[in-house]
Amino acid sequence: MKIGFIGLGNMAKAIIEGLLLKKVILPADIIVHSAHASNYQPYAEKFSLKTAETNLAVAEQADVLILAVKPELKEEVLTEVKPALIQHKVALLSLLTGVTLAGLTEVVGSTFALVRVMPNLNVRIGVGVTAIAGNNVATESAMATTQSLFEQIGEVIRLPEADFSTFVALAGSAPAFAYLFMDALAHAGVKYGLSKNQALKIVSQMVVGSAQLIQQSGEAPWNLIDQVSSPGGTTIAGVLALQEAGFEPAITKAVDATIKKDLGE
Ligand SMILES: NC(=O)C1=CN([C@@H]2O[C@H](COP(=O)(O)OP(=O)(O)OC[C@H]3O[C@@H](n4cnc5c(N)ncnc54)[C@H](OP(=O)(O)O)[C@@H]3O)[C@@H](O)[C@H]2O)C=CC1
Ligand SMILES: O=C(O)[C@@H]1CCC=N1
Repeated sequence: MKIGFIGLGNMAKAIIEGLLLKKVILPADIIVHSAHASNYQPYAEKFSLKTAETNLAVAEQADVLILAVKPELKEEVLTEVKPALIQHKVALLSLLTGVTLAGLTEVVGSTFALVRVMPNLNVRIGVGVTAIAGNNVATESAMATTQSLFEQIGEVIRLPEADFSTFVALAGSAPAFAYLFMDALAHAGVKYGLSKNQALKIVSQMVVGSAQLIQQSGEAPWNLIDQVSSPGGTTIAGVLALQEAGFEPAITKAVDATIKKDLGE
């Protein structure tokens, strides 16, 4: 199976590196093109990928075509690759936030299988979480191909398209929120004399362990919070200070803002 990437930014690179890490695909079966040869050529050389000189040339060679440009380029690149979609059967996967299947259909027409795919950066090391939704032309085979591809680099959830904006906030964009939390915690550790590296190592392992405990125990976070919070102890002092500072409303605001942006409001 040949996978073509249109656009080779942070997300395309994360997917490629995840797939290569998991040895799911041979480098020679990945074809890339982006706006600047000075970006895609050295990257392709580094990972022994194939390059194409145009987006159309990528599409002509691909069995699965991944659109990985900024949403505003939807029209330009889809118009360019449409002849290849007409020419041969390509599964078209779009990573574009805020661009619905209907919005994609407006450009390419309603006869092609389209799958919306919303991954997150953590696919780079095989632990992403990706939502997928297909249009009504997307066969079960196209959905299964997409699902098994992204399952190699994390969890996959088939989600109604109406929930994609929420998913973007909770998974697509949220790694940035998690990194921000971790950096803030580590920064506070620096305030009390730890080196930043030492603090980040402690914090990141704490977050990994906390996430795994939720997943493996099936316990609700509040139940675990109670287990960490000794009566009159350190944790409850910290938890209450976080609440007083508006921790939960701040998170909700971040989600509201992300959804609003995704919906183009
Ligand atoms: N980053 C993330 O965590 C996530 C991103 N997404 C979605 O993925 C898509 C890509 O995001 P991201 O990788 O972060 O974006 P980047 O800005 O990192 O990359 C955009 C890429 O598009 C390329 N490009 C620009 N114009 C063209 C063109 N005309 N033809 C071909 N390629 C072009 C750029 O080329 P060059 O580098 O050569 O200039 C660049 O490689 C977006 O739609 C985003 O919404 C979805 C989920 C998570
Ligand atoms: O910030 C963005 O728009 C993209 C989509 C989700 C994560 N990054």
